[in-house]
Amino acid sequence: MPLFINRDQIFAHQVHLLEHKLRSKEERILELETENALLHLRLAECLGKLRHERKEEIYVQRQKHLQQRKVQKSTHAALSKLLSDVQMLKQDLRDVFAIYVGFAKELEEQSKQLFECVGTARNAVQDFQSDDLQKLRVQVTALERSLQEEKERCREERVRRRLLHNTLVELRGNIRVHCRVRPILHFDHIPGSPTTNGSSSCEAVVQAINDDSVFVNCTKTSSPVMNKIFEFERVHGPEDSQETVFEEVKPLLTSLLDGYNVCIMAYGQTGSGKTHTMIGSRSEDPTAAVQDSQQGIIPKAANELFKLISEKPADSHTVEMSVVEVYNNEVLDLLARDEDGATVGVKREVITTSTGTSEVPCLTYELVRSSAEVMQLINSVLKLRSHSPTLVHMDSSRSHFIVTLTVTSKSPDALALARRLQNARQDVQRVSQKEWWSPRCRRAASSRSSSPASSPCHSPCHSPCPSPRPSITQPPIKTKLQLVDLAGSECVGMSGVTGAALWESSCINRSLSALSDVLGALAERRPHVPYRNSKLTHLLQDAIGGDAKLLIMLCVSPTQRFLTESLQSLGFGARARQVQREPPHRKNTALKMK
Ligand SMILES: Nc1ncnc2c1ncn2[C@@H]1O[C@H](COP(=O)(O)OP(=O)(O)OP(=O)(O)O)[C@@H](O)[C@H]1O
Repeated sequence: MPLFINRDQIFAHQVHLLEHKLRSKEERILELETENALLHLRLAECLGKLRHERKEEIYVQRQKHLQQRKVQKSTHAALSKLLSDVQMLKQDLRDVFAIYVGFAKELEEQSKQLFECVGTARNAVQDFQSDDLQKLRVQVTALERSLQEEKERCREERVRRRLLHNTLVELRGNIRVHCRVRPILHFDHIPGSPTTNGSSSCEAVVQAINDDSVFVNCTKTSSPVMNKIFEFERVHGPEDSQETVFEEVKPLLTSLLDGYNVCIMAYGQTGSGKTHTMIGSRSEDPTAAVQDSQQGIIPKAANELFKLISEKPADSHTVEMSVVEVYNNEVLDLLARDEDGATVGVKREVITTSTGTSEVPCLTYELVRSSAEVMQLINSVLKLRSHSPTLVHMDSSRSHFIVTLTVTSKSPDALALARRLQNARQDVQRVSQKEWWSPRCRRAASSRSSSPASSPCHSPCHSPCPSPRPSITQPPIKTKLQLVDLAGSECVGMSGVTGAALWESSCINRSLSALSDVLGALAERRPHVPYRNSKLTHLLQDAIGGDAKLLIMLCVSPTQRFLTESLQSLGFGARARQVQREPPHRKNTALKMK
């Protein structure tokens, strides 16, 4: 190892050390500078953030301030408007009060004048000579009496005119059409119902203007039809009772016993009052019986029929009854009974016989002896009739209901015949005991015995003569009274029916348009009448196109809501009146001779 230290080396070493130190110092300076720069940066960030927060705070404060100013402004405006309104109201009140005061003054003035007039009139009456007053009273009474007489004459004239018209209708073989406009009822008022051109949907637009005309106000609808007047044989208004309606139908029952077939058929839209008119209306309780005053044509007709029969000789007439329903274009026998004796609807067919009339084979007939029995049977089968609620009518009948009363009268008159036979037997007995006829009687008897057509003895002798024994017994005469409560036509959109009820509605509407087609064909005297297009028309063929006296009772709802359907029904009635068939003829002309 060398003994001396190389100074250069030491210097170099020191330089090296110093350089090293310097480098580390420089590095440290660099580090510190970086740190410093970072700190500057952070400082700048913090300053920026602080500045931003301050700005936001200032902004929010300014917004608040602006809002407060806005609220202040609007409150001020509202306040000033309120003040001006109050001023205006005060002015209005002052005006109204002024008008009121003026009006009161005017009234006072007028009442003063009236008092003066009354006073003058009283003075004038007092001044009037009492005999003049008497004369005037006599004149007034005479005028009233003559007015009453005129009214009575007018009424009689109308009745005579109607009778003449009915005879003419009969001679021409026309179908009679009566129309009944029902009252507006609670279900016509629909809360919040739409109005048409300002008129409420429950406003009355169909009105009976006299006893043979219906007026329809069509001006408020969008339809092109204008006001219309329809004429029928008889028109009933909402005020007409069940009794009044029946009074006009009653003569047909006399015709029935005179040997004519009769059919009374109620036609109209759903809810128009067909069942009410034909059967009657129950009270709220569905199990309760129909009150007498509310009974319809069927019970009243049965009553009248048995009353008329009771005036005939005992046992001369028998009445059989059948009830059918045409439901979904099928004929159901409602009097058919099951093994337990309960009535069940059994399907039947309608056929056309070789004579061209329609018939229902195997139909059940029940012998009835009084109107009570008729109604008992009807009430028992009415439960079988299809009903369902719709938006228009809560208890809508879904089928056509036909009651037929077949009256068999022993012709010419069973009792008279029997009595004559009995007399004849007694006479023969008497003659065989002691022959004390007068010579004229003997001559008459011998001439009668020689002539085949025996005639009654008109000899003026007072001794009993043997009556002739009738050689030919005439067959009994059958006449039919058909009472039909048709199902109502309906607009499906209004009744809101779906599913099975929709199918029922479509069947009802189709059968009613088939009925309309049949009447159209008859009115136009077409060679082919499409009776077979529907079971309803096939079943009623004899009544519609045959020799029966047919009365159609049109039922109409009065309100604007049902205007389209009402016009359709009235049009149907007008078309029916144009039908001219063969005049109805009696089943036995001998009845006429009686
Ligand atoms: N003239 C009238 N007076 C009082 N109420 C009536 C009159 N006509 C009908 N009504 C009432 O109006 C409602 C509907 O009548 P109804 O059942 O006879 O109608 P409808 O024509 O047979 O209907 P649908 O064809 O739907 O069976 C019933 O509550 C009935 O009592």
